[in-house]
Amino acid sequence: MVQYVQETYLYDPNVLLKLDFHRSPAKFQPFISAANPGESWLKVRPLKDTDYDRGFLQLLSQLTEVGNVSRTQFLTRFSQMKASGDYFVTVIEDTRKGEIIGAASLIVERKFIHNCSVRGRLEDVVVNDTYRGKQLGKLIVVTVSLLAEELGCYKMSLDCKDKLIKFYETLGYVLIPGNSNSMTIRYDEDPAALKRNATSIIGASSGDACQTVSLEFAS
Ligand SMILES: CC(=O)SCCNC(=O)CCNC(=O)[C@H](O)C(C)(C)COP(=O)(O)OP(=O)(O)OC[C@H]1O[C@@H](n2cnc3c(N)ncnc32)[C@H](O)[C@@H]1OP(=O)(O)O
Repeated sequence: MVQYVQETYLYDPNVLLKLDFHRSPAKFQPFISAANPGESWLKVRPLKDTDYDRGFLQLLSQLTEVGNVSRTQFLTRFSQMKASGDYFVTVIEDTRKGEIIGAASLIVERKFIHNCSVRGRLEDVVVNDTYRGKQLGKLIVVTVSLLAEELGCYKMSLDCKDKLIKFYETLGYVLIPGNSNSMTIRYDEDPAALKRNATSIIGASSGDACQTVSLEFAS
């Protein structure tokens, strides 16, 4: 482990302590929250610049391909996200091991519509496979969802595979009739694949079909 003189949070960690988990429709048994995640060795906090050495990227590789990201690349991206002020990458650390075991990102998108309002997008949700089934997925998603509301977002949405719709529905997200299609065009594949993929994948019979679910906040 590299020794750091000072660690930097991506955003102010104090904002997580005031989130009211009773506002979420999620059922926690036993009740847990970002401030009190149920075990003294669990910590819910913003990403830190030192998390390169706590297995953050290895955790993300359980979600999708990460690639060979160097420390410099990680720190550059961290600085860009922090400077923008719109990225709220949030993690769960097992402090016994100094390891990141859960993560979710809230990205705040600035709009002209709705009186120059902001909306949230939930991305890159993952829990380490040896820690799944212990409410940590719910904990990290509810944390960033409440954070979106706290930051003034008028809604939050996400794209997910069909099999996860039920999971997100228990956390308050809904499929909006006639308006929940997820469409994609990829630029990282060969041209033939690009043509095939530039289409809605709703209705595909594969379990990889993707839909958009949204969480509306009362104004
Ligand atoms: C917007 C996005 O990023 S979508 C991508 C989501 N991430 C992934 O698919 C990565 C791989 N999967 C994971 O990391 C995890 O399985 C997660 C994050 C989906 C869930 O994490 P967990 O810690 O296991 O969730 P948690 O213990 O809080 O489970 C909550 C509930 O969802 C259910 N659930 C969890 N994972 C799944 C799943 N893959 N499919 C269906 N149901 C699920 C659980 O059974 C549980 O139900 P219960 O409350 O009735 O018992």
